[in-house]
Amino acid sequence: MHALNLQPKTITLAERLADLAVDALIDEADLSPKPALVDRRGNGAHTDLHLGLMHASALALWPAFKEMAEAALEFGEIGLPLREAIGRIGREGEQAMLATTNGVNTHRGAIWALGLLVTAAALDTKSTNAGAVTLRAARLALLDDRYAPRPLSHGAQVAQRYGARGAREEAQLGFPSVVQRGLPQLKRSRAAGHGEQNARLDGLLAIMTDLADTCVLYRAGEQGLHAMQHGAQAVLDAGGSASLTGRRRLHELDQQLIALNASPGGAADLLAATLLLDRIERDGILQGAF
Ligand SMILES: CC(C)(COP(=O)(O)OP(=O)(O)OC[C@H]1O[C@@H](n2cnc3c(N)ncnc32)[C@H](O[C@H]2O[C@H](COP(=O)(O)OP(=O)(O)OP(=O)(O)O)[C@@H](O)[C@H]2O)[C@@H]1O)[C@@H](O)C(=O)NCCC(=O)NCCS
Ligand SMILES: Nc1ncnc2[nH]cnc12
Repeated sequence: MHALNLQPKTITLAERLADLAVDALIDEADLSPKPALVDRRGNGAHTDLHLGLMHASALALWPAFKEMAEAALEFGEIGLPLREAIGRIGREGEQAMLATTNGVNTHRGAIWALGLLVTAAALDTKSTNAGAVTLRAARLALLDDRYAPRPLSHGAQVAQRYGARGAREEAQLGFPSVVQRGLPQLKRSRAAGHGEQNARLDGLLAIMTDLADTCVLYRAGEQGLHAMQHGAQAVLDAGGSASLTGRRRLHELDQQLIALNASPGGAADLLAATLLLDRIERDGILQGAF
């Protein structure tokens, strides 16, 4: 009898996608310096969040992402049965998150966005470019889950007050903030040789220039949203995170958003979605092994 099993463990498609999703969440949390968000430097505009909690929350979501990908493989097509299955798994994922964080909302928006994307990717691994995956995710998001509770969430409250499009609409439209802003900027900054961390920061800023982030609206109203969008554009106009002037503008944006208590949590989730799609497009195991 051998003490060690030296057989290589084969990883399933669902496990691989869950790994990629959790990696994207951890990379988003670690990326620094992000304006007013939790990162390696500190807690940004938050009193109840810190980096360790973001990591623990990300890891607690692995089973939910895996189960969503498995549901996609089981149902095999976009339809109400799959939509309602991932809705149930998403709600269970939220409970796992809240149990891990002692009730703090770390990743509600991320469960929604990355959950839809993982499901959409698993539905067709031969068609994994960002446009195709987000289109399938949008078709899923447009289906009405009959079992979804409709609480008066922060997003719902600011939708009423400002008519803002929130996380639901972002997904139903095929993640325009990711496909038209975050991902192209990430690739442009990489191609310009700005370095991976700066390219990711630039991707986040590109998302922030146009997003109706319901976290910012809820905490800091239209003044906060205006500060976020214009401040992010100012960094990019100054040459982005890799340039000295861009870094100064980024520091000013951080200070300004913290003073306004305006945390762009929605933009952070969409950066994680950007990083996930980028990985799905390039992942050798995903392309080759299934
Ligand atoms: C469809 C849902 C997304 C629910 O949407 P709704 O808008 O009604 O709900 P919210 O509770 O407000 O959550 C939306 C979260 O999405 C992020 N977000 C914000 N704006 C956007 C945007 N324009 N586009 C995309 N994503 C966006 C954001 O998440 C991050 O912020 C969280 C913290 O925010 P907040 O709730 O304001 O803060 P709290 O800590 O509660 O309070 P304070 O800090 O102010 O004290 C953080 O978690 C980030 O993740 C929004 O919070 C969907 O959730 C849903 O229907 N779920 C049901 C289950 C389901 O069907 N799942 C599907 C499985 S795929
Ligand atoms: N890094 C971060 N800081 C604060 N809220 C977030 N929501 C998702 N990621 C976040």
